[in-house]
Amino acid sequence: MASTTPRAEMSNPPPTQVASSPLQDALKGIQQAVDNAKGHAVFTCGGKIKIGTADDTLPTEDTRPSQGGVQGEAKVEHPKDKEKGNEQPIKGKEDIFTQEQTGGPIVIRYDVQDDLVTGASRKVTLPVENEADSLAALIKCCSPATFGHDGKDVYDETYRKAIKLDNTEFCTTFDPYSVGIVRIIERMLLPNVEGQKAYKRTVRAELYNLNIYSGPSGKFRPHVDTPRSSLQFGSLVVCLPSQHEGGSLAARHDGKAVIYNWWKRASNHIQWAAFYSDCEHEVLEVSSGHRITLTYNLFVEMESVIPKLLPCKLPLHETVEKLVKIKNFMTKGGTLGFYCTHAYAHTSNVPMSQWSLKGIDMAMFYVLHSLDLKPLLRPTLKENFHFYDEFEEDEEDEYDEWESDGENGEPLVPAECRYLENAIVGDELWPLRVRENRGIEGMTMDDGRDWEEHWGLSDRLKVLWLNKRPDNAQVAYAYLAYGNEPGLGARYSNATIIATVPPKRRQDVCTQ
Ligand SMILES: O=C(O)CCC(=O)C(=O)O
Ligand SMILES: [Fe+2]
Repeated sequence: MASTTPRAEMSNPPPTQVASSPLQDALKGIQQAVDNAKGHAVFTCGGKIKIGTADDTLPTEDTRPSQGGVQGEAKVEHPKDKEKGNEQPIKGKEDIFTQEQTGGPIVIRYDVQDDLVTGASRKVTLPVENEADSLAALIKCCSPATFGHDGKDVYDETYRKAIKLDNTEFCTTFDPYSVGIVRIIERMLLPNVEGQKAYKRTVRAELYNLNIYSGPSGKFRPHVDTPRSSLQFGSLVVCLPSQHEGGSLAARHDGKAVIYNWWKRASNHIQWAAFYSDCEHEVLEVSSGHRITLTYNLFVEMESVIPKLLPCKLPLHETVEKLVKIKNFMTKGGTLGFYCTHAYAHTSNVPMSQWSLKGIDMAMFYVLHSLDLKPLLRPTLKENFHFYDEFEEDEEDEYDEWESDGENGEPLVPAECRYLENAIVGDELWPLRVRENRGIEGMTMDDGRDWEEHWGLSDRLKVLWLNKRPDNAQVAYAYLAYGNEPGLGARYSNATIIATVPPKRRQDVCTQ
């Protein structure tokens, strides 16, 4: 007779009821998190730079820069597509970075091999004007591209069909640093960690080769690059502007692939991709044209982090704060001015920026900023003539307080203060202005309003200058002047920092 014994049931509990230990749970959680993270992990990033003027690439719906978005020409392939032998990439999710900007043509100078004269070089500018001639000459100077196999350099066209120049045989005006590529790689592939105080990881890109994959049948089958040192973490491939078809670059990692279809924009774009060293990659067959790439080895470097400058800790901060905190100082508000002590090309076509300020000028800018006095960079004309008497008479009252409201009745700003002026401060930084028919030599200011209009000035300011005008003014306004003889007249301006003291005094808070 069959009987069931509760004891027997107890000795064989169903597997689902096995109690897992906290250690096992924790490890399982970690494994799950790693698996999830893999799905999102970035292993490659890329971008493109249009050859042309900035106006050519005003942002449009499809060309705006985006972080973490796949934009058309680079697509993510999912593992199942590869398993099915389906090489057609499908539009995937956000794991690459695209960059959109403009740049000029690229010049390459290379050694001429078959010349009797040693040291001769030729140059080619990409995109090429006359493809047949200029590329033929370059191609003639390249040698077959080998690859490393079993510790040897081998040439095998079934595996790699390309020609190349070593980095000792050419130089180029293309610089991955100045166009921001290295910075993007740093952020995408070597991000720094919050709390990493003393050092940060930076990227060094070392030019390796110039490669030409030509149609038909130029290719490089799947391979992994050989790291040149333990600090190499990846490779950068830059596709120079040259018309071709096919030759997509596929970068693969952990069952995922990103395909860069550069040929679509090859005629007028520089396009690039970077990937980690352990990523398998492949150049698919080029069907026509010449696919010209520069390859770079990417190394990690540790850079010591220099502590940030704190404006409120600068001795200058204390002195300026002391001024603005004086009782009755500019209670109705006012303007402070500082003449930049270094020379700047502040009247050139490219406006100077606060980021280019040097030494004490930079310190003063940030001290004024930290005191919430809204510093701005402005040109201030150097006065040749005493022209503002009328102005002073009219508006003197407004400034009485500066001169008479000090402690114990003595002037707050002493009468002998030489730096109080009716300053001709430009509304913004602008390039040198030239006027063709201008007034009488020696009398340029009597109809001052007129030329002020031409220089672009809207108003004169009562400025309390914090320092003396240095001798570093630059030509700001040029005009034909008529005196005894016609001549060229010029007015000079200084780069100045103009700050606004608000009407009500505020708590001087140091926020840093
Ligand atoms: O030119 C390319 O797109 C890649 C070349 C490459 O993989 C290499 O030179 O190792
Ligand atoms: Fe490679």
